[in-house]
Amino acid sequence: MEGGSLLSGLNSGVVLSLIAVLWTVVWQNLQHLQLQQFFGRHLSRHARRLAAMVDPYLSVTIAEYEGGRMKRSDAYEEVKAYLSAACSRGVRHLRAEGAKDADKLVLSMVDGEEVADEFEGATVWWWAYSKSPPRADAAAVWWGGGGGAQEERRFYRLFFLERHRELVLDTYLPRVRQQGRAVMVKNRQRKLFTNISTHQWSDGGYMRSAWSHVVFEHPKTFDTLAMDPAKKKEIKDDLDMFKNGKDYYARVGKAWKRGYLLYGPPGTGKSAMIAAMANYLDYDIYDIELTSVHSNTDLRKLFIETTSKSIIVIEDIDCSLDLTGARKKKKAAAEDDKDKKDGAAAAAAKAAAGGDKKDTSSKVTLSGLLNFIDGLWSACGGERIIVFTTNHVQKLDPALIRRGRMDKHIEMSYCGFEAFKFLAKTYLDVDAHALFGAVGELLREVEMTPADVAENLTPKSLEDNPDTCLAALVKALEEAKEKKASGGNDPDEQEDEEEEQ
Ligand SMILES: Nc1ncnc2c1ncn2[C@@H]1O[C@H](COP(=O)(O)OP(=O)(O)OP(=O)(O)O)[C@@H](O)[C@H]1O
Ligand SMILES: [Mg+2]
Repeated sequence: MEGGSLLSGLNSGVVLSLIAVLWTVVWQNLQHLQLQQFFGRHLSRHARRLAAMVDPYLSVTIAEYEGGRMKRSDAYEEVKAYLSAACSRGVRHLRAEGAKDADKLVLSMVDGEEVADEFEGATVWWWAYSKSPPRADAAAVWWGGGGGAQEERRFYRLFFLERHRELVLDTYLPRVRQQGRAVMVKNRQRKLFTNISTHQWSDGGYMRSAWSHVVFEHPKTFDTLAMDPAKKKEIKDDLDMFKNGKDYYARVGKAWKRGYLLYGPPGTGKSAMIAAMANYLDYDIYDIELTSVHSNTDLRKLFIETTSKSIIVIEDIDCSLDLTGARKKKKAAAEDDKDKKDGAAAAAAKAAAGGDKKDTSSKVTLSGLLNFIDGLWSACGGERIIVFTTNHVQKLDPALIRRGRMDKHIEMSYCGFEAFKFLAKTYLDVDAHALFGAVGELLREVEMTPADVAENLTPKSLEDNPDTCLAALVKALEEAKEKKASGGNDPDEQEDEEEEQ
């Protein structure tokens, strides 16, 4: 048989296989010779594609979003974090984000880049890419609607040789996730989120997010929060139990979440307590401004986009939600097209809850809020604390604050002597002083918030010292006492009276 006919008789697949095998050998040697840096990047991709035609390579794809587009995939984030170290060496086009350490950056690949990784003698390749969703799909992608932006779908694809199948699937990938999580913890900047929807630049494309955030840097800790030491310890113990309670919650079949109700007059440290809790637990904060949530459906969507290890806060719950089901009139003004759609959902939810108020706008109802707290959705992800604050606990519907929903009720009260001593130590660094006795007496007679006490103890000029600050506090307390004796109205009570009229 002649050479030509011999060649033509060969199966083209065999030829390709030979090329692929040859290339693999050459490629792995090139790597050792460090020549990859010069021309390996592009050649490797083409070679792998060529080789893929006869399938000596396998691939695993990890998508950024799981479950439709509702939840960001943990695996994707972990791979991204894991690759950040490898990226800085082998990738040409990188993206950088701020890290916990102010001088450092966290690097990741932009779409289209790829990087090689070595594991127990095997070489694998990671490729970052994105795809636009099909048109019809795109329309449905972002609940929240509007914007019309077609968000791209992002992926990492891992290529490896078939003979490394077990090694990669059973050992390498779990290790990637584990190390990725460790990198994430190391680089994690805590965030304070608020429900203003934004388009954010993420991984080479604009993504719509229901939340915007800033880095959370509040300095308040339990060490600087004045309150009864026994009460403080009880709260810290409760938080510890929660944080370490994964197995317990699984065993008793409860969603891993806990509700806190903080109540008390203005300036008694409710917001400060939330910051201290977040710092203590090392959690993010999601601060929901309920008056700008259009409907129950939107509330649920906000919840789904929260991550675990977070505190979800609704401040002044009594002002945000009329517990009969209708929102405060002043908040019911602006509506848009989307609201109409969501309003229908809210109306349905209200009807289901037996609401009989006129449907004035899209709204969050009490039943919507209850579902948000303890519905099925609240179980997704776990490890979340929900905190409500209020100045008027008596106005809240018992259904909202019953145990199981708001598991722990914490009263934040006026400054007592113990709290005062704590503040004096924190602000003035004094443990004892001749004026302590007078302050103690006065605090028994007049109610002053820790915020006011703290303000009086704050030095206002360079001449101020513990003597002047404590004297200022005594003066302020005496004035308050005189005012009380002359029948001065408590602004809080006055407000209540006005509302009742
Ligand atoms: N118990 C406290 N210990 C230390 N600082 C306090 C305490 N209570 C209040 N403060 C200080 O007073 C200021 C106001 O407190 P904060 O905003 O937490 O009050 P609040 O109870 O949330 O009030 P509001 O009901 O008006 O929201 C903060 O700067 C806070 O640091
Ligand atoms: Mg507050």
